[in-house]
Amino acid sequence: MAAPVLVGVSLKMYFGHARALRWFDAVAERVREHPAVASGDVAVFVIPTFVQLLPAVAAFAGTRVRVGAQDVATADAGAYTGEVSAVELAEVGVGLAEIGHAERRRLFGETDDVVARKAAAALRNGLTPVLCVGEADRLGRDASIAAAVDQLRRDLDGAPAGPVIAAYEPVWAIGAAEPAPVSHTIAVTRALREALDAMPGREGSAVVYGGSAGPGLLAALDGAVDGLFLGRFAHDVDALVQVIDEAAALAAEAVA
Ligand SMILES: O=C[C@H](O)COP(=O)(O)O
Repeated sequence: MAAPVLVGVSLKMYFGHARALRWFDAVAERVREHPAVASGDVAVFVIPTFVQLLPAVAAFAGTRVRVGAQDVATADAGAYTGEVSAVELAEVGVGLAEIGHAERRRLFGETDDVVARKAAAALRNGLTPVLCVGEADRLGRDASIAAAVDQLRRDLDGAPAGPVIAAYEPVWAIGAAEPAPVSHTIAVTRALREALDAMPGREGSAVVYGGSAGPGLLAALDGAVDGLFLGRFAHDVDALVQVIDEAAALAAEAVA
């Protein structure tokens, strides 16, 4: 079977608790009946706040939707007030840990060294890192490739073997009106894919795009990425289902 087309959503801190629960139920109902999700051709993951994780795991039980955390501690246990370990996340059924998002790097001072230690913590505990990389400013194609690939290498330095989901998120395209231009995304994600392919122990990894992604983009990228990582444009469940339908069409093309 071909690798699934990935459709991930981070809810960041947009929703309160009640709204998040309603969104989980609405999404669970739609994906439960979706043949491409049920067959595994499209792999959906949802990354809510920490407080929303347990209800999310419960809401998506019986579906193939995986739940991820928006961050993870570098350590597995101990005196780390405010942190949540990969050990505990795995214990409660969380499957992925988002690491190194631009907002955490910018607002909370996360360095590549911290990101690498978080990636290591996720991998040694069986969580798939959703590792966010991308250039901070609008750069030319070659400079963007160099920035994203160097960041990927630094962020996986010393991390145990295991597949990762590299999310190419050019910082200038996050929270914007439009995603990065398709040709730019194709060039940088191709370079990230080549870099991952050259790393020992990273078989099964994927490269997705995030940054104002929404309906229409996956079709425009036409198989150049392994999927999308959505933010605001997945708040509307119909829009999310539209993206899942596009992912299903791509998955069907890939096997045809
Ligand atoms: O985690 C998701 C990305 O940062 C994209 O967010 P956005 O689509 O709202 O720009």
